[in-house]
Amino acid sequence: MIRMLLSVLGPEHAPPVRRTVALMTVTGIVEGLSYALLVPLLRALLGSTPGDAVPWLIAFGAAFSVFAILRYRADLSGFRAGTTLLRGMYHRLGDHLARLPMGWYGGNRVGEVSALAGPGVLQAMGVIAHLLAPFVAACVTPLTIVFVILAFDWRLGLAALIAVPVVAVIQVRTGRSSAATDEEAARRGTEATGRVIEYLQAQPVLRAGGRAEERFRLLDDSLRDLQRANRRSTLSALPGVVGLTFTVQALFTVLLTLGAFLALGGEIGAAEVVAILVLATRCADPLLSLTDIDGKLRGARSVLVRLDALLRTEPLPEPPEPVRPERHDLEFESAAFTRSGRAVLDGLSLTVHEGQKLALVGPSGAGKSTVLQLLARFHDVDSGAVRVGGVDVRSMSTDDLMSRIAIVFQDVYLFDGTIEENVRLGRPDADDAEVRAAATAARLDEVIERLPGGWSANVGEGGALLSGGERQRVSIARALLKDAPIVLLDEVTSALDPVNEAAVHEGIERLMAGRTVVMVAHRLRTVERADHVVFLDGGRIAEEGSHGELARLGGRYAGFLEPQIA
Ligand SMILES: Nc1ncnc2c1ncn2[C@@H]1O[C@H](COP(=O)(O)OP(=O)(O)OP(=O)(O)O)[C@@H](O)[C@H]1O
Repeated sequence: MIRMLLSVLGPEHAPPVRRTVALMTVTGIVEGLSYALLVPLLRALLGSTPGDAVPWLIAFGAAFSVFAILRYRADLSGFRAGTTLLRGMYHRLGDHLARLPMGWYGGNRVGEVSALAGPGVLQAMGVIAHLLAPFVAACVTPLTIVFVILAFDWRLGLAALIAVPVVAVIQVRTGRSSAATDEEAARRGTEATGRVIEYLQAQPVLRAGGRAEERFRLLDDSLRDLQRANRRSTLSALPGVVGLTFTVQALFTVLLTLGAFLALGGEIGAAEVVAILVLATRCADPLLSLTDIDGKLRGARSVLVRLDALLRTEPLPEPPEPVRPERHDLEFESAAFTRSGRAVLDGLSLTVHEGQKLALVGPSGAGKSTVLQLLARFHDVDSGAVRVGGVDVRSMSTDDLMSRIAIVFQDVYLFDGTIEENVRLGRPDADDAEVRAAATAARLDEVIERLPGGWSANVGEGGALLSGGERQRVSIARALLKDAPIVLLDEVTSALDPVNEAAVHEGIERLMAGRTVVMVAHRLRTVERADHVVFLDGGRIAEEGSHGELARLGGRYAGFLEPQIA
């Protein structure tokens, strides 16, 4: 468990964890040894001169004080190590998620990462802060007590020692038999989180379509599955709980019977038997708590396994010696890219000269957005190459590549903050004048004037307080501020009102000026602005040329845009 924790966190966290475990082990031993003093103490108390018990009482008090101080320090150390690890884990996870290819984000990732990064990390890191001390105490203290009993009487000690492998076997077997059900419970937990997020995010769509109840049923089913999985997980641990309780009871009975037998034979005194039985009861509590701690440890372990798998997901490889291109022409050479076993791009070759505008046109699913994603290296091609200024994007550092590209997506995400903060994301070190100039060029100034609070107006989560067109203007202002030589545009297809549409087009016009542009185009007005048009279908170029040439050709492109041309 500790090894897994350290493999997830990185070896630099090993020293404080080892120190904490060592301190907890010493604390457990001291606790066991302090109980050892009960034997002479009880022997004196129950003997003919109870006054002899005073020095033992003092020694017991002193030993227990040392234990209390050590316990305090061990708990503090565990808590400190836990909070440090928590911070380290968040940093590691954050850094790793930022390096994962954009292509990784999809499917059920939001639910999976939310469950892992929120309660999952807290649960896994709580091992050091809250579970390690009771776990070490539950193992070390009874073991020390067994050796103490062994030192007082080898026969009673031997009887107690037999319980050690029995407890170990029960623990290991329970762990093994619960592994599959724990895993299932964790998987169901992730699914349920995903369903909750989906249900909340999709409320407007569900209500508009009158499907809220139907999707709630899916969420309800998922929560019921989770409940069943948790029940199975609890039931699979039940034989371990019963086995451990039975072992502890049996140990006590054996010690009592054997002690009575030895005392009747006059081999040990009645006081010693009572003292050893008291020691045995001191073993019972920590041993019985093992089942509860074990359940929690297993839960944390399953989170650690999933964190480990996430952290092992390979980011796209960075070149050891990155190359910086001198130009900004773009090229696809026989690029092939597969998704879910299906060819999305099939040997695509095309060139965009520096300062030129390429429009990608084609039916839905043709691979247009994928071309933009491969240029920004959200994924790597399976074969062939994608080049910027003659340099393969895989030979450029991600930071360098991203600094040369400004992207305006169809779906604009704004962070919950002011308009100014959202525009500044384009270039965080820009001065106020530059931010305002970019906003004016994107015709965002009109929006800002209208909003109460102006520049400082809050846009709400995801930009919910702005209209679609206004969000687009913020995104164009961001791209203008970035002032990157390459612009990738995924054209807005949703209907904008005439004022917003004119403003967005004006902003885009300014953004494209003098830059190398690749745009996914759906509208005649946009393709007319392009120097070159590529009509994609099924990941291949079906036709290419200027808008005029393709329109005259009367082929697929002309047919596709015909309603608009008409
Ligand atoms: N995350 C994904 N996993 C698997 N397949 C995907 C994924 N995203 C897209 N695809 C598939 O890749 C193909 C190309 O998608 P792409 O988004 O590039 O098409 P497009 O031409 O931009 O379509 P549209 O105009 O509708 O946006 C589609 O068939 C799509 O189903």
